[in-house]
Amino acid sequence: MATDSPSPLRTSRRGLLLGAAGGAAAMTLRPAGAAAPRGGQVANAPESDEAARVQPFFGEHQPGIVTPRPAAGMIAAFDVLAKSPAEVERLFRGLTERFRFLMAGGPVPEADPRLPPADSGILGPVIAPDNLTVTLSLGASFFTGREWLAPLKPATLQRMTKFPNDALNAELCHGDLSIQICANTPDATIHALRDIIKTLPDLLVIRWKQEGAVPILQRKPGAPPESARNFLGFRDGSANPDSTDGAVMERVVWVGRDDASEPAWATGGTYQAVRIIRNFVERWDRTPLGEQERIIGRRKASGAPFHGRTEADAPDYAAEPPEAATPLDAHIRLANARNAEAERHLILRRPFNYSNGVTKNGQLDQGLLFIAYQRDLEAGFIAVQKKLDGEPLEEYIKPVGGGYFFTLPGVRDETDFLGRTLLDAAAAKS
Ligand SMILES: C=CC1=C(C)c2cc3[nH]c(cc4nc(cc5[nH]c(cc1n2)c(C)c5CCC(=O)O)C(CCC(=O)O)=C4C)c(C)c3C=C
Ligand SMILES: [Fe+2]
Repeated sequence: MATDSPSPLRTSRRGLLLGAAGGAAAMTLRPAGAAAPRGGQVANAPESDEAARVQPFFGEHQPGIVTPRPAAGMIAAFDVLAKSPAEVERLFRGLTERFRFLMAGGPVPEADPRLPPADSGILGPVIAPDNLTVTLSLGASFFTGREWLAPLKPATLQRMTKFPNDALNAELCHGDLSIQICANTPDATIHALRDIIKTLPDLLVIRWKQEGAVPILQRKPGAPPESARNFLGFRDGSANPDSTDGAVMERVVWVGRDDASEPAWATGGTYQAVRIIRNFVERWDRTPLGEQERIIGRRKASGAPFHGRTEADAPDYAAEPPEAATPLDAHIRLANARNAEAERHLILRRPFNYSNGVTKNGQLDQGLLFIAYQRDLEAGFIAVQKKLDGEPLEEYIKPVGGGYFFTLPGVRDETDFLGRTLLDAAAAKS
């Protein structure tokens, strides 16, 4: 136990320790009975009022999809050991309880010191919510690996297959279940992941994870919104559908009640496409600016389309003079040709930049943790990726991992839990 008046020995040792950081004066040994030092030289932690920010947990949809992207994001994919309906229900209820607690924050219950602590402790004894969202999605194997769930698989959910430019690392692909964790700080996302892993070790085994970040912008008062830059130095997110527009999200993101092709239990859910896409940044940094801009189809500094002024301007390919037009194979033009057909393939992108260290060949291992949400996986991500196959950007990028998942509908209230509609539908069928 710590006491208010430390023994001379302890005072001396503390003085010696402080000496390492605090200079020669602190090295002097204090005689017994002399006044104790007034306190250590604490290195201040970075401070932010944002740590208190709470995102709502209950709702028709899960959080973390139309929620504005915070600075830190992670996808963790798991294999699920739960097989029977009772075990799957325990898994879903257990995850719901942890997600709800972690997002709300609060004091960690005190544990008997003879037992492992209730919490990793990395956020201290009172967990700050820190804008945390935790989002649960299921892979195709979750359904096909359980006979009683197979008939209830969402219509376009499938195992991710290789696209021509992919070099998929099996250790970074697929999973029965994905958990997207986003917060203001990586500490909060790692804390949540460790909590989840600790809570359900007999039902969940982690398969892979990828962390990422979004640069924080210093917004000038009254200035228009700007999107963050990716590791190619371009603004990423300029032409995303408006996630604050409920009608647009109904059309682009959420499985609706009217969706005859989908099982009724999936209403309010969405498809999640995850891709870990390495960027060859050294090669990109040696590429002329004009070529970079032609490959993407936007100006690098402003993010504006070729014949626009700001990044908020929509490209108008029909109005461009042919001699200075956006190349037909520019990334943005292939991804969205801005015609009626392209309207059917809209997706909501929510990516994070990742930086994993250095490869064996002495190159930076950086890239994009690409995450997209859509109400139909085939009409959304898969159709857009097929249009991008063979694009000039491929010389600079290499998809190495990821997977497809179905994000469950939201938790309505305290009596509800994640996956409840799926389990009700399964029980009704049996
Ligand atoms: C299959 C979907 C997409 C993948 C994979 C993808 C990878 C990827 N994108 C960039 C950089 C940018 N993408 C931009 C726009 C954009 N990208 C997609 C789709 C995928 N991108 C879409 C649908 C769009 C919007 C097109 C439009 O509506 O005009 C942009 C421009 C800014 C913006 O609109 O966000 C950039 C820059 C990288 C580096 C990358 C893989 C590493
Ligand atoms: Fe893109």
